[in-house]
Amino acid sequence: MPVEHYTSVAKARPRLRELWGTGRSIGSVHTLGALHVAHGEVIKRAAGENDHTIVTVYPNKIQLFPGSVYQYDLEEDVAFAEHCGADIVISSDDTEMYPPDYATYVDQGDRAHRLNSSVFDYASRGQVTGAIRWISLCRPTASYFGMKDIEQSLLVQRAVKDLLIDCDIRHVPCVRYRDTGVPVSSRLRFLPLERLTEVGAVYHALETGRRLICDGETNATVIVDAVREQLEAALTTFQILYVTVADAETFAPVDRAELPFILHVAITDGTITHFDGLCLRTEQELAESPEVIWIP
Ligand SMILES: Nc1ncnc2c1ncn2[C@@H]1O[C@H](COP(=O)(O)OP(=O)(O)OP(=O)(O)O)[C@@H](O)[C@H]1O
Ligand SMILES: CC(C)(CO)[C@@H](O)C(=O)[O-]
Ligand code: BAL
Repeated sequence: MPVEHYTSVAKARPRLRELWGTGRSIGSVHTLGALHVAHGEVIKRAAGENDHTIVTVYPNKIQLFPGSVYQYDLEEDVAFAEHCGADIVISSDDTEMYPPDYATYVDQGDRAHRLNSSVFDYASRGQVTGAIRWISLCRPTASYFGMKDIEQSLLVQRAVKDLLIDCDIRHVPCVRYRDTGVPVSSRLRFLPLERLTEVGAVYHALETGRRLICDGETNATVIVDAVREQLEAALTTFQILYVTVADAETFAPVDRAELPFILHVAITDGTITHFDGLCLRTEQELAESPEVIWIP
């Protein structure tokens, strides 16, 4: 069956009602567009675990830099989603998603202003509000979120639980390029290889931090300093915004690295801001590093 593409929420609704009536399982993947190989992995996982797979494509303006334009080709995205196993794609635009009387946002207190949102204050609130709206629309059995975006994946899980939404949030491992360690990301797609290699230094420094902790160091200041030192030596065109050891639930900085916690880094070149992190929840993740889907 060819993919069904609904170009608005309004057009998708009748089909969604029909789908719920069948009682078959639905997996959903929500995206900003400009789909790449990592989205492909997330979509394949949803398609492998469900009878139907819905992909949404909409560059959610409340999580993006105000006034910026997210470059994507909708027709290419629809074809790629289909290729990866989606049977329904829903797209929308600012006019439909944010009419002038739009008023509702997910509020998760201080935790939504930490990690990436300590740099872009609106990011987590926008990401979580965006994700919850799509989940509310699609009512999937399970919705899939990548661990590239640690804070979003954990905050969406928190919101779904707190708002009593009947949906299983499934975390998909971060998809990284094997040669550099860089997570596949729409925002990095135009970077030449030498700058991608520089960005990859973040992952290698995070791994240094993890190994230090694994060897018994728990003092967060010592860990942050070690990660910082390695990064400073490797960065030439980017600067460090922060290196932090944070609680895995509240994202507040901690004095001691005790499971579960997040080791998180942000760097910027003034135009591109890159976040990367390790969410360490178990002894196994601490010992072996969180699972990665490696792209050759
Ligand atoms: N490298 C990746 N590994 C795992 N999941 C990913 C990866 N890239 C994107 N995803 C997941 O795909 C979903 C949609 O992400 P999104 O459309 O924002 O792509 P993106 O590449 O993260 O964009 P951007 O680079 O602008 O942040 C999210 O759940 C996100 O975590
Ligand atoms: C889930 C999402 C589509 C919500 O706008 C976005 O945050 C994203 O693509 O990660
Ligand atoms: N998937 C990350 C959301 C963002 O780029 O805003």
